[in-house]
Amino acid sequence: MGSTNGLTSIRGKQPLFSFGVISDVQYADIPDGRSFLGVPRYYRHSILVLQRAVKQWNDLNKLRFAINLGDIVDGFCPKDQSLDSVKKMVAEFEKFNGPVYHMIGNHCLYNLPRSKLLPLLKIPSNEGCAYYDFSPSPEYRFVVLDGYDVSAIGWPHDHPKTLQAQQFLQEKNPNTDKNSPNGLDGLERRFLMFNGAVGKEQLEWLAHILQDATRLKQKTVVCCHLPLDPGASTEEALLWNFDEVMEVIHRYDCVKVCLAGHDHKGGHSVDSHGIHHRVFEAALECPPGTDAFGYIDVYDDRLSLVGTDKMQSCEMCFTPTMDNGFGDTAARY
Ligand SMILES: Nc1ccn([C@@H]2O[C@H](COP(=O)(O)O)[C@@H](O)[C@H]2O)c(=O)n1
Ligand SMILES: O=P(O)(O)OC[C@H](O)CO
Repeated sequence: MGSTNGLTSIRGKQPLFSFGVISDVQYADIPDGRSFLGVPRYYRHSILVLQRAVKQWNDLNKLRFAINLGDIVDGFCPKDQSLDSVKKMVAEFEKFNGPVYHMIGNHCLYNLPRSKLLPLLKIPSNEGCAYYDFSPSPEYRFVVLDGYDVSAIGWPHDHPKTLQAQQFLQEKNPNTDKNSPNGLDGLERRFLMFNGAVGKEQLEWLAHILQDATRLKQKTVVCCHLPLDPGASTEEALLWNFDEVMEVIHRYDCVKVCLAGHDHKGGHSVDSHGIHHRVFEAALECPPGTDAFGYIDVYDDRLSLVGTDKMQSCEMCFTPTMDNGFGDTAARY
């Protein structure tokens, strides 16, 4: 007799497609260390986490692609090893039997200029910017944002975007060390040099893509190294203009999930429009023998993250859009 249990029938449904996820590998051939706040960081072990991720993804034999949410190498990587280290990590990702979509993080930019990074990571360049979109199935659109479009790191010292970012930080952060949030309150604590913003042209591009996705009835997943919702992240890790980006996203009904890295402990929230925000746990902060990676099964009505070890599994069920009575809900891990 067929099952009448709703849950069983949901579980029995085949995903439209599946993809692998990992974030903040931050590899460097240097001894273990700690974050500014004292969290242990395992720079040499992180490549093993990536290797185990790729093995799992290949063994599953069903993943259509994988996404790296950024920070492939760490800023402490000796600079004469930066190029080789990025190439070494890209080679590990290329052992995956499918395309890998990368995005840049602050640690990538501490190591190499955009002109070198983007070709290595096979990121399509738009005047040096690293935003792009792809559609792995007719039902879905993925948007990858460049959160360091306006940034004090990564562009040449005299580039207009460097100057714009430096002026912005000067206005918003009174500290001499612009990576210090001392004295900043609440959401102001994001105005740090290791973060950045999505610029005007990218915002216009985003609106255009979301309009197109809406026309094509494509559910959309937005990916950015920097988190876009305060419910899923510490204030210090947020995109400078997360509010402007979310204002654009909230104009359309197509975006269902936003994925991010950067805030290493991870988090999950559902915003006032029912959009899920999932920040992934960092591969870098896995003690030897432990892991943080996963894969996502994509359905027409939800994304289901199956995490390994420190990456927590979670169901991201879509809700009816607008006026759904959804209050913000959040869980910081
Ligand atoms: N609460 C904090 C966090 C960071 N900083 C500064 O940022 C630098 C990078 O931090 P990591 O956690 O990635 O090591 C750090 O060296 C500090 O300058 C801070 O001031 N306060
Ligand atoms: O990846 P990092 O070293 O820039 O650290 C980012 C912080 O975790 C953000 O709060």
